[in-house]
Amino acid sequence: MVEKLLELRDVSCARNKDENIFSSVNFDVNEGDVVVLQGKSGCGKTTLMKCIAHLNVYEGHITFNGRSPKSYGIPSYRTQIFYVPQRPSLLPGTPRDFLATIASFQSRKAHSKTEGGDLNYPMDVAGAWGIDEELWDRNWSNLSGGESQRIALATAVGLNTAEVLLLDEPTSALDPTSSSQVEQFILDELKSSESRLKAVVWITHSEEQGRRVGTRFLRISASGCDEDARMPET
Ligand SMILES: Nc1ncnc2c1ncn2[C@@H]1O[C@H](COP(=O)(O)OP(=O)(O)OP(=O)(O)O)[C@@H](O)[C@H]1O
Repeated sequence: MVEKLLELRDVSCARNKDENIFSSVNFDVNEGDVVVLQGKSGCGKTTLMKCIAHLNVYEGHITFNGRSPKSYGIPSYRTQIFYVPQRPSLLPGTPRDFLATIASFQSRKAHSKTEGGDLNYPMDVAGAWGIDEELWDRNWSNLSGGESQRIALATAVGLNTAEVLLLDEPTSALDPTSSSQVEQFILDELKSSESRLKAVVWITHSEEQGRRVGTRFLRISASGCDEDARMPET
């Protein structure tokens, strides 16, 4: 039987006290899913991802393996339901600080690749994507958009704590070759028995990318979300 990972029931998020960005969002994320989130600019895709990661206030219920985020402890929950922001360059400090902070929150059920707090694997992953090790010690604000995206993704994938990755336009700053390298790596991790990764929620404005990676397609609007059988033409 397919394992249900995330369950969203009647999730809504307020823009202000009189208005919601969206309401009545209901869907599940199951093992093996790559859920592509679509919807017009400003409809709330990023906001919804932040609600799932428990980075935004929301109404309704979100559970992971049938339990509330709080029951895991929020830092531990966030290592398992791992949000990769669209612009990591806004993070404070350096990527190495970020890696150390996340690693300190990682669940005790660390998998073989990161057992014993091995922080080299994220650097190896980033290295395979063309990131020199010295970039890990620069401030995020001094990295290019594409460098910071690759480092944030390599951290998320390489720490191997995430069962669900929440990817917010993860390749928007990458050239097509780097972009397809990253896409393929993530899809391979999803299939690998070595990896804890079980599902991905992916925001992209690229129809081609959506078709390449997606197994399910959800459209967000103010009144909720609808599932499409395939990536719709815009
Ligand atoms: N911190 C905030 N305070 C108030 N409004 C916000 C905040 N963050 C986002 N919004 C508003 O919430 C709405 C949804 O924004 P969000 O970034 O989630 O949209 P999106 O669908 O991801 O957009 P895009 O496709 O352009 O990235 C927008 O109208 C935005 O202006």
